[in-house]
Amino acid sequence: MKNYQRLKGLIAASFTPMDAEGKVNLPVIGKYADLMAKSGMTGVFVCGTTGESLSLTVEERKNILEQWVKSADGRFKVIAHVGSDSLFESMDLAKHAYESGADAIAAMAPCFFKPATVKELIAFFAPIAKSAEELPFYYYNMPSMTGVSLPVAEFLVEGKKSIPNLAGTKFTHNNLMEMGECLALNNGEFEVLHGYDEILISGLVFGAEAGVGSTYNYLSDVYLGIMKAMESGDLETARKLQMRSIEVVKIIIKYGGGVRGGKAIMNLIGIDCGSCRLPIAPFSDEEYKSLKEDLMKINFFDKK
Ligand SMILES: CC(=O)N[C@@H]([C@@H](O)[C@H](O)[C@H](O)CO)[C@@H](O)CC(=O)C(=O)O
Repeated sequence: MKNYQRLKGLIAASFTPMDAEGKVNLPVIGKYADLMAKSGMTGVFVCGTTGESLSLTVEERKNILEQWVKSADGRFKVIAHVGSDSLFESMDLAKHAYESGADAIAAMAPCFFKPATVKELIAFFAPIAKSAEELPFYYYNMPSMTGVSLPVAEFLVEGKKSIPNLAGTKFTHNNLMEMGECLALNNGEFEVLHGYDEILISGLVFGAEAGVGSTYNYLSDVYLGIMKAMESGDLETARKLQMRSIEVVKIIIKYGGGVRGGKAIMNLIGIDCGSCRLPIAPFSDEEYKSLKEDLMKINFFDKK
C-alpha cells in the first residue's frame, strides 16, 4: 500500500441517483459532489447499502464509481464498496476501483452462501483485497443486512496475516463492546469506521476517528457539530446534537429506513436522486407530502 492515510472525519454513504425509468442518473453526481465538498465531508462511500449496491449491475457500479472519482476531483476521498456474492465480480470491481483512482475499497460479507467461520471469511476476502493491493481494504461488518455475525476483532488479527492491505472495518453494528475491542487492538492498529449514525457519539467515545453514514448526506451540520463538540470535550452539546440526529432518524424509519426515507429527503433538498430500485417501493406523492410535513414539524428545513 502506497501513500496510505487513515480515514478521518465524516464520510457520506452516497445514494445512487436514478431517473424516472429507474436507470442510474450519472449527471446528478456532479451537483451531489459539490454539496458533499461544501458540507465538509472528508469522503464518500460509494455503492454501499445506501447506494443500493447489490441491486445494481457491475457495469452500473463501475460507471457510478468513475463518475464519483471525477466529480470529487480530489476534494474528498472516494471509497468504493466492491462487495458482492460473487467472488469474481468483487475481484473485478476491486481491480476497477484501483484503476479508476478510488482511495480505498471495502466489502461486505457474501450473504446468500454465508461464510460460517472467520477462516472462510478471510479466504473469501483475500483475493478481493489482492485485486487492489495498493489500496487499503476495509471489512464492511453489517450483520443486520448480511446475516453474517462473525467476531470482527478476530477477523482483523487473523485476516492481517493473509491480507496485508487490511486497514480496518466499517462497523455498522451497535455492539459497542466489540467495536471498542477492535479499536484497542495492537494500540489502535486498525481503523474502525463508525457506521451507526444515531450513536456516533458513542463510537467517538471509544476512539473512532471516522464515521460512514447515510444521514450525513443531509444533516452534515449536526454531525460536524458532534465531532467538534466531542473533540473539545463538550458532552452536553454533543448529546444535544445526537438527539437531533435521532429525531431525523426516527422520521426516516417511519418511511422505510435510511435508504428509502433518506433518498426521498435528498429529493426534497434538491439533489434529484429519484426512487430506489425495486423491490424498494417508490414514494407516492402523499408520502412526499407527509414526509415534508414531518420534517417541517422538527424545523428540518430552517437555516441552521
Ligand atoms: C443499515 C444502514 O443502512 N446503515 C447506514 C446508516 O447510515 C443508517 O442509515 C443510519 O444509522 C440510520 O439508521 C450506514 O451504515 C450504511 C452505509 O454506510 C452504507 O450505505 O454502506
